[in-house]
Amino acid sequence: MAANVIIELKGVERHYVQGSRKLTILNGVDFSLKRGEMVALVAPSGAGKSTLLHTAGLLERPDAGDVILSGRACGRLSDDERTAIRRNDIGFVYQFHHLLPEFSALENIMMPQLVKGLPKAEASARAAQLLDYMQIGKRGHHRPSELSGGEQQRVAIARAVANAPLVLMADEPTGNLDPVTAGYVFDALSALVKQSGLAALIATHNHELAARMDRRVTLSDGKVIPF
Ligand SMILES: Nc1ncnc2c1ncn2[C@@H]1O[C@H](COP(=O)(O)OP(=O)(O)OP(=O)(O)O)[C@@H](O)[C@H]1O
Repeated sequence: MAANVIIELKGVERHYVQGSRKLTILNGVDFSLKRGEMVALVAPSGAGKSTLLHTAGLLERPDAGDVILSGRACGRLSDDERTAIRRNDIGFVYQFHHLLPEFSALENIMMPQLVKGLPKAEASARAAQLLDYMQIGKRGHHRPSELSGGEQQRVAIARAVANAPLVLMADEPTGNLDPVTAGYVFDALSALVKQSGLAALIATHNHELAARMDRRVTLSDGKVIPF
């Protein structure tokens, strides 16, 4: 594996069967992400962006090929092993924040750390630090419904990176925000990626934000190619 490559997809295929039809969504994807690299995935609706993010993020298994994370082939690992890798090494952010409504921002960010087995005090300190980093340190005790859309998305990003993953998969993370707020959330995300050395694959329809990332790729005939 080339130096600094964190995740690599090799010959990845993904097919869905719909009735008697076989839909080929990923058809031999070769793609990799390096440490600290932020890559925009720009493709039309239905091209397979979510399928790519879910397969790379070990939520779906490839039908052929493999996903190699930090040198470890993950395609044929057991479900339990894949879940453990997801919990520790992969963060997800979606268009809608999916925060737990009955918990505060701080508690939402503590949750994945507690699931991983970290002591409460440590989880709380890290959550507070991430909130500060996302510039919403004063909002820690607010519940999601008491936060603006941009603040909610910052909390969701902080939660996704709470366990210091190697890779972040983001599916339209600013898709639900107005352009100015989207820009601010992107700035915070971008600073976090650079500071932590994460590798991030970010599906977006926002060409302005895509232009600010390190690289842009698209899906064409089930393959990842430069955009
Ligand atoms: N579980 C499934 N079973 C059958 N078909 C599926 C399944 N999941 C996705 N598809 C199909 O695969 C194609 C790609 O879907 P995907 O959600 O990856 O696209 P996308 O590029 O993320 O689209 P969007 O931008 O609209 O979210 C679509 O035609 C979709 O209908």
